[in-house]
Amino acid sequence: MPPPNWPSNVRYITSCTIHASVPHDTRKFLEEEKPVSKTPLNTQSSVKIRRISESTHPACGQLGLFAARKIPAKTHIVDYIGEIHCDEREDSDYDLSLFRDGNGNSVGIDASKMGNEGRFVNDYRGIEGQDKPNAVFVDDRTGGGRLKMRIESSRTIKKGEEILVSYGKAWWLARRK
Ligand SMILES: C[S@@+](CC[C@H](N)C(=O)[O-])C[C@H]1O[C@@H](n2cnc3c(N)ncnc32)[C@H](O)[C@@H]1O
Repeated sequence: MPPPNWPSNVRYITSCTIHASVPHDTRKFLEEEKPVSKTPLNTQSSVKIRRISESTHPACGQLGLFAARKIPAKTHIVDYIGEIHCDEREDSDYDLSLFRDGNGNSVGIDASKMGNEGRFVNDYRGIEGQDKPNAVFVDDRTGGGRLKMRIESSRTIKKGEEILVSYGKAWWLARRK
């Protein structure tokens, strides 16, 4: 069941799907290797998706991800789930790079059409009172590659606080063009 405030035009999924653009060998690799991720907090009770109504917030009117309870530092909050793909997704604002496979294909996770709560995490830039993120994207590696992305707290996050990461300078530069 999708969580409250989930948009009706996006499919809610709880594990990644693999798009047809992923070559056979890479798909096999993805399916065989098991990530070594720590167990996340119970997503349903640790985060909430909420519409941002504060007029000073640069993403006012959009959705954001908020702590539904106090989250200790260095805690796995939620996985970033979406469609694993190898095709170009230049127009997606929900696409994270995962790894480069042995044939030089760039493998990404795109949560524009399907995903979980992780897709609503905003960037800290321009938000009043925030001079740095309170969470980070962490990739779970196995011996052979980077297969999963999770969001982890970088400090204690208070109940009700927005969970904010850094998308990186390159992400913003690419969108200013
Ligand atoms: C991964 S989505 C985050 C969730 C999004 N707010 C939503 O409602 O679906 C990325 C988009 O959120 C918005 N966003 C996130 N952080 C922002 C920030 N600091 N300033 C302005 N827009 C931001 C931008 O529109 C960006 O393209």
